[in-house]
Amino acid sequence: MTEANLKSHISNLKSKHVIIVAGGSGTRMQAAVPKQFLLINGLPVLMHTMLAFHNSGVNLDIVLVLHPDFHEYWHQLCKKHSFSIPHLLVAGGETRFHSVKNGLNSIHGDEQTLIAVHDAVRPLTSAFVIQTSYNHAGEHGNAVTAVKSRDSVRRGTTDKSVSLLRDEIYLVQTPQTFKAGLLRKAYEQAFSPNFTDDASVVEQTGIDIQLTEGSHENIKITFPEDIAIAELLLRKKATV
Ligand SMILES: Nc1ccn([C@@H]2O[C@H](COP(=O)(O)OP(=O)(O)OP(=O)(O)O)[C@@H](O)[C@H]2O)c(=O)n1
Ligand SMILES: C[C@](O)(CO)[C@H](O)COP(=O)(O)O
Repeated sequence: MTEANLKSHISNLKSKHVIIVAGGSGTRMQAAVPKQFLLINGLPVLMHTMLAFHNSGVNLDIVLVLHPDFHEYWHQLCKKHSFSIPHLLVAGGETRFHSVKNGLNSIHGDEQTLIAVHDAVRPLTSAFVIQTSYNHAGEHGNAVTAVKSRDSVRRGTTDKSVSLLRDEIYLVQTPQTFKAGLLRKAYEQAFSPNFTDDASVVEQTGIDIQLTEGSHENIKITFPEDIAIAELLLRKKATV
């Protein structure tokens, strides 16, 4: 066994979980139901996301975080779509931070357990991105999926701005995967509005964030046009 294979084998021995956060209300989408329930190619966004993890080749347990008002609706959707991927359903919180925290409290593994956090509204995440995230977190303690900016970037205001070195700009996605010990410690902190993702919570405890390769196709469904884009990308994926 090569050193790389051995490392990967060891990280395979750790128990693995994913917290899929679906507790948001989708205000920017302005749809009749939260965007995680909108259909892409006939199936709710959230089901595509859960299928991506279930079929990723990683043996993992799924925790689904949903606002309590939508638990019954979710059960009905599962029946309607004959959706039977095993998962634990947990109540969502006031913000993404609180939803992740609720999901985290439902996982009882030891400190080495690997926990990925993933947006329910990123249904196009590839098996490669998911596997890379768990493997890297197993070796280095954390792995935050990101892509390099394709556009030039400036910082400032419309009147005064400076160009930034594009090669040093990363756009952050999910999954973001951590050893349970350090994720739990991070989520003991008081909430701050600056916590826009899990990396920003964990880095406050002094941990260096590790970036791993994401994909420009791993989009987050946020605005109405994203549904049409996701449909196209999913069709493309199905034909590859
Ligand atoms: N209280 C919250 C808020 C957000 N999320 C989840 O965090 C992810 C990323 O959030 P975002 O795209 O901002 O979703 P919403 O908060 O639903 O959208 P908006 O900001 O437009 O209202 C989504 O999967 C969302 O469901 C969550 O679990 N609990
Ligand atoms: C977690 C995230 O998807 C990483 O890009 C992002 O920070 C969520 O941001 P939002 O403002 O809640 O959409």
